[in-house]
Amino acid sequence: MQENIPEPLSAKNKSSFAYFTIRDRLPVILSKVADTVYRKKTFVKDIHGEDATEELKFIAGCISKLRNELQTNKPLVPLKDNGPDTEVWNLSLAELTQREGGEPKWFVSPWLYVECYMYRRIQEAIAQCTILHNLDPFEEQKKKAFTDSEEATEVLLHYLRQISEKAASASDDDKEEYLREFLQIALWGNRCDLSISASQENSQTESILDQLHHLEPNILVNDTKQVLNCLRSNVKDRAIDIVLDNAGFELVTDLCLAEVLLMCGWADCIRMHGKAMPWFVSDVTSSDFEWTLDSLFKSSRPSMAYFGELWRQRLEKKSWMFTVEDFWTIPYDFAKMKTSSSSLYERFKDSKIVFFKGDLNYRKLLGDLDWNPTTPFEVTLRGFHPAPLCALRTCKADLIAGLAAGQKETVEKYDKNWMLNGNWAVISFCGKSNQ
Ligand SMILES: O=P(O)(O)OC[C@@]1(O)O[C@H](CO)[C@@H](O)[C@@H]1O
Ligand SMILES: [Mn+2]
Repeated sequence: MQENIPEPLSAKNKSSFAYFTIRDRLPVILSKVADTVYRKKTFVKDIHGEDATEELKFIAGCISKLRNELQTNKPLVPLKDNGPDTEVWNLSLAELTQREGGEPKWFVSPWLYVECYMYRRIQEAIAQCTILHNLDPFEEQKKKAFTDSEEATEVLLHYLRQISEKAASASDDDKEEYLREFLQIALWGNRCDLSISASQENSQTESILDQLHHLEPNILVNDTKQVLNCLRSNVKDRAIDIVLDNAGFELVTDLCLAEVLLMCGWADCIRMHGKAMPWFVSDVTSSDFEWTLDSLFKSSRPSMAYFGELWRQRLEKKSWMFTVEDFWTIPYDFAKMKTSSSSLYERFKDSKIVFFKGDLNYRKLLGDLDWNPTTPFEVTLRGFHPAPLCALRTCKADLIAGLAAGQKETVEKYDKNWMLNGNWAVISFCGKSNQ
């Protein structure tokens, strides 16, 4: 058992981002959910009738009750729905109650737990409806994040199309350059997340290609070389996994990375993983994934339509796969996957490399613990290592690992908000798996 494991981030520390998030940001997100639900009243009544209007009132009532519980630091209570994950959620709450020697509370318990619990409670309200049980309160925001980024998307896909026409005859150096570029494009695509902006608009409006060069110095840990060596190794298994994060422009950048990995011959199959329910405002669900590909396919913009068609074929031919697993929306961090979702852990064992996108996945890799920033990335994984893995994360929470001595002090002189504003990032790799 690893010794000196740090404390979990929590709102107990009033100078933490956890405290600011739970006190200020999460209530704003909940208000926006209530407002979205309320605005659907007329539409829902016309389409689904009076019963559905009653369900909207029920959901709105649950959200305002949840907001009050959060703001008055009430105990977290067991879930009342009967979802496939309800049992494991209520088990985790009982475990937390035992560990803490009392009822878990919003401003006391681990930040990771209470923030995930809030999104699961939103789902609890919706799941109890019969007509509106598939409602996604973040749907409009995610779709707008995509449509507002269409210019940037067409520029990016036009570029991808140009290099894909050269890929067959590309040299190893060219391929290395393509990977370097598209790793960074997917990395910075992570700045477009609606949770950090507390649901305020957050789309990509300029060409990300123009920004790459000047953003490169802001990559605090850059393990691209190790990622390339891993991709070049001719391991027998040829699947690569991407654990997705946000819908909208970030998803487009992830699809581009998946295309580059395939066209450069580094994999035969790219397996992408999404969320089983609406999550952290902008995370990708099955309907988001399908809607995005459909929107590309139907676009009047040539490169978007081209890749919409090509990527549909990749899914039909199974050289691309998209699945959702409950594990990504239960409260356990990744060190617990081996025990709480052994089948998923086993599936990752045949992966050449697993890419984890975004800040929440990074927090779960590190257990959302208050590590010393110079702690080696591998140490923070605490045994989670089914395959070589790479985190592509823009910094939006106050934890980090793998920095050089003095690096934190240097960055914070330059930008006091460097851990939270998404302007700094890491490409963190951990090699050889510990099967
Ligand atoms: O995982 P993502 O989309 O990159 O970011 C998730 C996030 O917006 O939510 C949490 C704060 O509410 C932080 O982990 C981060 O700021
Ligand atoms: Mn997200």
